[in-house]
Amino acid sequence: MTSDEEKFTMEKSSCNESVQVVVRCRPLNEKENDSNCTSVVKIYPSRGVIEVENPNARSENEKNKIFTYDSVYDERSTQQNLYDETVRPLVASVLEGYNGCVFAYGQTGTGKTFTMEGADGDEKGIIPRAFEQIWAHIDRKTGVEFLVSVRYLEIYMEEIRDLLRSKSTKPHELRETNGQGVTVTNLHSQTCQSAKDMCRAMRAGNAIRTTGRTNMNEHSSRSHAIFQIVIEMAEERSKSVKIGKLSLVDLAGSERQSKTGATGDRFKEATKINKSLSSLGNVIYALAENSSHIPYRDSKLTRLLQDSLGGNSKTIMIANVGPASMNYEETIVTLRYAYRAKSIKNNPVKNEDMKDGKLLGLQQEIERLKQLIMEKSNGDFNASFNETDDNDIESDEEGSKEEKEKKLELGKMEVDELAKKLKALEKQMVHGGKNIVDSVNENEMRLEQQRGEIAARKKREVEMQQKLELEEETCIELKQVFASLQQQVDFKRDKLKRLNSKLQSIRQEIRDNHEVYVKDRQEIEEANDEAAMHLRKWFLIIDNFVPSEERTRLINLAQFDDNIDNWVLRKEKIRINPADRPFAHNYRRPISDAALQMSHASPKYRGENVLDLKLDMPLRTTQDYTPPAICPQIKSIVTDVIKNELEHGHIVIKMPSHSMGRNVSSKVEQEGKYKQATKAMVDMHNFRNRGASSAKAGFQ
Ligand SMILES: Nc1ncnc2c1ncn2[C@@H]1O[C@H](COP(=O)(O)OP(=O)(O)OP(=O)(O)O)[C@@H](O)[C@H]1O
Repeated sequence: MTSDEEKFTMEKSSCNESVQVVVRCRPLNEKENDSNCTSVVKIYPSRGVIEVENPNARSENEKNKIFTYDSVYDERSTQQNLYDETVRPLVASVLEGYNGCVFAYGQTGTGKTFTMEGADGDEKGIIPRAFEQIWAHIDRKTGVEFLVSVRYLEIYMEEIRDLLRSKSTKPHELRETNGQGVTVTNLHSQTCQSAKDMCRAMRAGNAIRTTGRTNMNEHSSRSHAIFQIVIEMAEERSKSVKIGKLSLVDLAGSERQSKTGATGDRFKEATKINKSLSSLGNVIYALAENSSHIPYRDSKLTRLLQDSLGGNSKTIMIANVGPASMNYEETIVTLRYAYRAKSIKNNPVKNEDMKDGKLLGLQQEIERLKQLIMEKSNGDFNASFNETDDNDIESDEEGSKEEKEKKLELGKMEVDELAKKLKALEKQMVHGGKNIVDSVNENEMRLEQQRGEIAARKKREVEMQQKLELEEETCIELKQVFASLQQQVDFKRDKLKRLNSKLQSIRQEIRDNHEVYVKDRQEIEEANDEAAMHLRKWFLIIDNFVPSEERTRLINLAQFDDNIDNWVLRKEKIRINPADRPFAHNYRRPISDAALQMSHASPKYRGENVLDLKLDMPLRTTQDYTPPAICPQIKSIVTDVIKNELEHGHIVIKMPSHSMGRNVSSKVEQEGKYKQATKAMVDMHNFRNRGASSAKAGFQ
């Protein structure tokens, strides 16, 4: 790194360093202009202050909200300024071996993608400008070897996708490794030899990144995208490497369904986007509050940003906002998050003296191949030379000469193969300082350095201005020399007034925060209720369909896997006591008695392992028929009747005299009934004793 460049490098430190927070406001867009929206955002770049006017203010206290950040950019700010003043120093640190992260956060349609990727020409964004800075540095740096690789991924609907190898079906999981932080498995890493290579990789990834159209943005990013650049650097003949890692993150925007008009898939995406952004908000909040638990595990996004927020990276958060009055609430929410992020402390550590870099392995392999090629070429040449001499002396046989030529040819082919391999490996590595004359225009380089100097000066000015304002406030009283008591009273009254208005605005802020808190709590309670209902449904199913002993077994097997952030069932070790195994009849596997018997009839049944099981019969629910009991008097009459029938061949039924009614009509009626009942009983008797003579019934 040149001494000029070093000037702009962030101060080297292994101690705490705050996350740098920058706010950028885009111009009013066509739609907002058409709907007569006014701009409610005022930016003061020289002081790092942004003032937002509440369009629905009911009182003076509610009217304006003021926030201070490391730097602020208004709608006239250029991509070049933002990069030079904010990102250039961070990339310079990465080239020294630090981890760096830039992430753009904000409501949908506020210019995150514009800031990170930008458009062609002067409007190119942070990512392509970082490519240029990295390669300009490599081109200038002599005596150093570099291995530069890129990775590009998106988190869509809480799933990780590789944007450089979209067809890969291998699963991408998050793994926490010592020293490397959280990494993604099976992610393709592409080595690059120039800024153009990197641009190609970025464009290829952007082409398949998930975007969609909403009411708020024609090309809305529906996923969080992370472009990662890993730069390994080694001085010549050094046995260790420095590794700088730069993560450039374009987050999906937060959105309200009522404004974006998201339905169907767009709505599902929006729900996931808002959920992961709310996890990010919670992480920022917990870090700002110095909480003992930081909920990184709540989403994939927060796990991947773990190093950047509260970890060992230098981090810049760019909060993008829109100026329109209709987006006042969203703008305030973004500014509050950004304000909280200001108090996050990171602990950047230089990754130097690394012994496990890919570059070292590559250098060793190149050395080995060079050695091998040298040995092979010398060995083959000498061998063929010696053999030729011997042959001259001993014999001149044609056959052996041909053989030698063949051997020579084979040796040459082997060397060619090794040379090809060597070339491919060497191609992956870049020697610094090689292209200084061809690719870097001297004037442009100087211009770039001057821009950097101006940017650094401007940044210092803002810092000084902020410090001055703070000190002015506290020192003004000390500086004041009061001529009279009245003057002192007036001054104190003014101060009281100022403090009172400050108090009011703080109270208002507390009220606003409380409102947001109540809203958040409501949302959490709703989500909680929904989750509880869901859980109750599963309990119902489990209680009714999973036997209790099976439940206990599964509970014992369940364990939480940190790597995939989910519960898994451990594999059960089943130990079979050999004595419990079924008797195998000396066959390879246990065979049932039925199959054994059938196989005697024909060997083709041997495979049919039929078990002879006893049927489990259902309980009997019917009874045998028992005839109803017959009254003894009727029974004797029936017996008489049957006896008569057997003796005389017909039935005679006589009414017993004691059962006759008194008057004539009832007598006739009773007689009829009696005869009917007796006949029915005789019929029944005959029916039961089928085969008995079927006598004709006659009545007397
Ligand atoms: N600073 C700016 N100057 C000019 N135009 C801008 C600026 N910022 C954003 N825009 C324009 O605003 C529109 C939306 O921007 P962009 O797509 O970058 O928003 P976003 O925040 O990435 O949205 P989403 O979260 O939906 O992906 C684009 O047409 C972009 O060109």
